[in-house]
Amino acid sequence: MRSYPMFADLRGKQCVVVGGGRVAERKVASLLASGARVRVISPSCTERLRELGAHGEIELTARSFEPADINDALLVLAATDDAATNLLVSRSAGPHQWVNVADRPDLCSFTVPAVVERGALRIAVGTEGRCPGFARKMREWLQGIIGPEYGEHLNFVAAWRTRARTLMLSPDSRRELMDRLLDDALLELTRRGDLAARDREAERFAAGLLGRKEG
Ligand SMILES: C[C@@]1(CC(=O)O)C2=NC(=C\c3[nH]c(c(CCC(=O)O)c3CC(=O)O)Cc3[nH]c(c(CC(=O)O)c3CCC(=O)O)/C=C3\N/C(=C\2)[C@@H](CCC(=O)O)[C@]3(C)CC(=O)O)/[C@H]1CCC(=O)O
Ligand SMILES: NC(=O)c1ccc[n+]([C@@H]2O[C@H](COP(=O)([O-])OP(=O)(O)OC[C@H]3O[C@@H](n4cnc5c(N)ncnc54)[C@H](O)[C@@H]3O)[C@@H](O)[C@H]2O)c1
Repeated sequence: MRSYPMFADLRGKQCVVVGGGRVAERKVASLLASGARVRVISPSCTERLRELGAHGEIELTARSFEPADINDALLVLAATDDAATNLLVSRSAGPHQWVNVADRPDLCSFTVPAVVERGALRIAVGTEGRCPGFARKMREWLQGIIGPEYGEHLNFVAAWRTRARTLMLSPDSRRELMDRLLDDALLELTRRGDLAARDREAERFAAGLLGRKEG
């Protein structure tokens, strides 16, 4: 197996999490953050999941799993502490549903990576289920070296990317501009919070490219 890495748009998509413990809570939190519709099936659940249910942020069904619970689901996540239930959940899923089983990587058609988020920047780490603790270790290491400036700098470069299109720069000039904006020197200005100097430098460089186009 060689997994296919992808970032999915789950807004409005029905997801079902079976189980209401610590692992289920973690998965529910990331599904909600992605805008998914979440149903939780579990006879008992954590305080946090109860709160989410009470506020209508998730649909909470307080009983044991039944196969019909996942009929309308795109993603199905089994996170109970009962191996037989987790197996039943995975067997109940059809060929067009994506399944994650917290204690059986071999039954997963998708696994959940460890993630570092800096604004819109996402760094996801997976080990194809071989060692989740290793994924966590990598996440912690990345968190130490990828500071908040990366999210900020992404916003800055992305805004310039849009603007470069309206400036009618040639593809070569656009690439040059991107290389310059992505250079460590500008990232360092973002990190230091010297946004005025950074923006001036970007304007100056873009003006140079435009001048070259005209001349
Ligand atoms: C990334 C992360 C996302 C998340 O779950 O949110 C995640 N596990 C995390 C942490 C973690 N999980 C476990 C430990 C304890 C140490 C250890 O056992 O190593 C730790 C470390 C900790 O908690 O610090 C135990 C564990 N996990 C799985 C098994 C079953 C097995 O391996 O057989 C067992 C044994 C259970 C038992 O005791 O029986 C299986 C899976 N866990 C996965 C993802 C998928 C594979 C991802 C990959 O490696 O590619 C997969 C296949 C299914 C799934 O998607 O859930 C999250 C990182 C959160 C973070 O960022 O810190
Ligand atoms: N993938 C991961 O990241 C990871 C990490 C640690 C542990 N695990 C494994 O995940 C599983 C869950 O761990 P946890 O710490 O959240 O356990 P937990 O004991 O905190 O929670 C288990 C939950 O499963 C529910 N449950 C039990 N039988 C059920 C049924 N028939 N239908 C619906 N819900 C049912 C219980 O009500 C409870 O809410 C365990 O098998 C554990 O080994 C996975």
